[in-house]
Amino acid sequence: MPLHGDYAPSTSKWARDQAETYEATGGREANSLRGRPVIVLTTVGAKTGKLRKTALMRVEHDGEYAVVASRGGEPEHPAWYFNLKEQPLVELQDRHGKGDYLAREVSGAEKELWWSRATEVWPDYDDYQAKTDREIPIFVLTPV
Ligand SMILES: C[C@H](OP(=O)(O)OC[C@@H](O)[C@@H](O)[C@@H](O)Cn1c2nc(=O)[nH]c(=O)c-2cc2ccc(O)cc21)C(=O)N[C@@H](CCC(=O)N[C@@H](CCC(=O)O)C(=O)O)C(=O)O
Repeated sequence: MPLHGDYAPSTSKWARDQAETYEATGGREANSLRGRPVIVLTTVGAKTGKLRKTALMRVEHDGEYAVVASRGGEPEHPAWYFNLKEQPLVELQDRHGKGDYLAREVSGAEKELWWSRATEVWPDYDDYQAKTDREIPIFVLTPV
């Protein structure tokens, strides 16, 4: 069931432009970063209730996706992390496909497995984690 609410653009122009172009072109444009695939995640704002659209690296395995709340290794979680904690029902667009998913934060061996999948797509995640004391969270998204 699609999410309802008014869209509120990200305050990051880079990410806003990528997410909006991706969605507007059905994933034909703005679908990669340095040649690696990108998805667009739609979450419900934990404070505003607005729909937030966030470009993230595409980490997929057997129909499930992982999203990595790295924010480049900044000390604070990205805002979308708090959105997922508040409302785990999300929409994910992968190229022209869009679906509803339930997000859950993973830990332990399951997190290690998905971390290895994520760093295969985007090795920089290891650099981000090395740069901060914050443990970078991973959510696994399962189709609903
Ligand atoms: C810039 C900021 O966005 P953010 O949610 O903190 O996310 C920061 C980044 O993660 C985000 O810009 C990502 O798109 C950056 N990014 C990646 N970021 C990642 O963390 N991981 C990735 O794998 C990743 C890949 C990626 C690929 C392409 C690209 O263009 C960007 C990529 C933002 O938009 N802030 C808003 C608030 C957004 C929000 O969701 N607010 C909530 C409240 C949230 C709360 O409770 O604090 C609400 O509306 O209620 C604002 O300042 O008004």
